[in-house]
Amino acid sequence: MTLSNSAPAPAAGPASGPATEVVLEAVGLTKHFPVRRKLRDLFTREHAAVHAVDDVNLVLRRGHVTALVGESGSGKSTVARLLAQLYPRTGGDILLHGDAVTVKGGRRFRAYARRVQMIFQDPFASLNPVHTVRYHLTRALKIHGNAGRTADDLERALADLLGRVSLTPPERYLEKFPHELSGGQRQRVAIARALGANPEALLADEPVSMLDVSIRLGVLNLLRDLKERLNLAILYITHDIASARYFADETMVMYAGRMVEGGESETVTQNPAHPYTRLLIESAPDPDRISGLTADTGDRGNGEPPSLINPPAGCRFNPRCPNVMPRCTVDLPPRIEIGDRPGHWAACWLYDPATVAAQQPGSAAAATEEAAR
Ligand SMILES: Nc1ncnc2c1ncn2[C@@H]1O[C@H](COP(=O)(O)OP(=O)(O)OP(=O)(O)O)[C@@H](O)[C@H]1O
Repeated sequence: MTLSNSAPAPAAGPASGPATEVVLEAVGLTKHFPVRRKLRDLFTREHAAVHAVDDVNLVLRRGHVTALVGESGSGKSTVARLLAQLYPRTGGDILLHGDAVTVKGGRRFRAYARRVQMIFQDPFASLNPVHTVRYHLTRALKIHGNAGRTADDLERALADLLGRVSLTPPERYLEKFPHELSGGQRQRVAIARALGANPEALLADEPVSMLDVSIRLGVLNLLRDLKERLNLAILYITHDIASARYFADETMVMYAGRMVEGGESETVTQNPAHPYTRLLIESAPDPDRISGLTADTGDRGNGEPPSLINPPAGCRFNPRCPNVMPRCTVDLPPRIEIGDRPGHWAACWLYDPATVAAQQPGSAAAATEEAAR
C-alpha cells in the first residue's frame, strides 16, 4: 500500500485491535549509504557504500515491546529511521497492518506518522529550546488532528497527555521551557508529544541512555505502562542487553547490519545461542543486574566490529567469533531454529546439523580440509 494524498485519517487508534495483532513489519529491510567517491573511483565501476542494514526482518505487535540490541554502529538507529520512513530504503518492504507502505514526505508522511512515532535518544536535541511544553504538545495535537475544536478541548487534551506521562499537575509544566526541566522530564515531554499523534507504534531509539542513571527505570516503567494501557507496539533500541531482558517481551540482536538472533527476551538473555550474543552478555560486568539502569556501557566485547564498506563474507561476526568454522567465512548463515523455546532462532552455522557433522574429526569434509592444508 502506498498512502495516497487523499487517504482519510487512519481510523485505528491505540485502543483497537487484539493484543497480538501485528502493527508494523520489516521484510528484507536494507539500507546502503553511498560513500563519497574519490576522483579515481570515477574511472571504476565500483560504487562503495556503507552496508548499514542488510535483509532485516522484524515484527512489532500491539501490546508488545521488541528490543533491538547491538553495539554502536550495528545499524539499530538506521532500522528505526527506516521504519519511521525518515530515510528511503535500498531494499525490502515496510508493512503497516500487512500493507507495504512507502512515503516520501508531505501529507503521506503525516498520515504514516500518525500511526508510527519515534522517540529519540536526546530529548534536549529533539525539543526546541525556544518553545514551551505547551507549544510542543499543542503542535503535535494540531498536526495530527487531535486538538479538538474548542480551547477547552485543547486544554483537556494537553492535560491528558501530561497525565499519561505522569507530569502532573499539568499547569506546573505547560509553560516551562525545555531547559527548565530535568532530563527525565524532557524525555517524558518528548514521549507525550509522540502520544499526541495517538500512534499505534512507538520507535524508541535508546530512550534512556542519555538520562541520569537514577531516573532510567522510571522512564522505562512509564513506557511499559503505556504499552499496556494504550496497547502500543514498541520498538526499544538499546546497546544494553540486560535492560532488554527487563523491559522487552522479545529481543532481537543485531551485528554489523544483520540480525543474528531473536526470541523471547528471557530465552535470548538467559540462554543465548549466537556467539555474539554470548559475548555481549559475558562482557556485561554483572549479567543479573539491569545494567542499562545503572551504567552506560557503550561498545563491548573483544575485537572491533568489521568495516561496513567491505563487510566480511559469510557471517559478519566470523573474524571475532571464538567458534568460527571454515563455512562461516564463506556462506551467510540463515535463521536456524534453536529448538529450546518456540521462536528462538540464531543465524549461526553452529546450529546447522549438516555443517556440524561435517566439522567432526574423521568426517569426509574434515579429512579433505586437512589434506588441503
Ligand atoms: N547518513 C549516513 N551516511 C553514511 N553512513 C551512515 C549514515 N547513518 C549511519 N551510517 C553508518 O551506518 C552504520 C550504522 O549506523 P547506526 O547509527 O544505524 O548504528 P547504531 O547501531 O544505531 O549505532 P549507535 O548506537 O552509535 O547509534 C554505521 O557504520 C554508521 O556510520
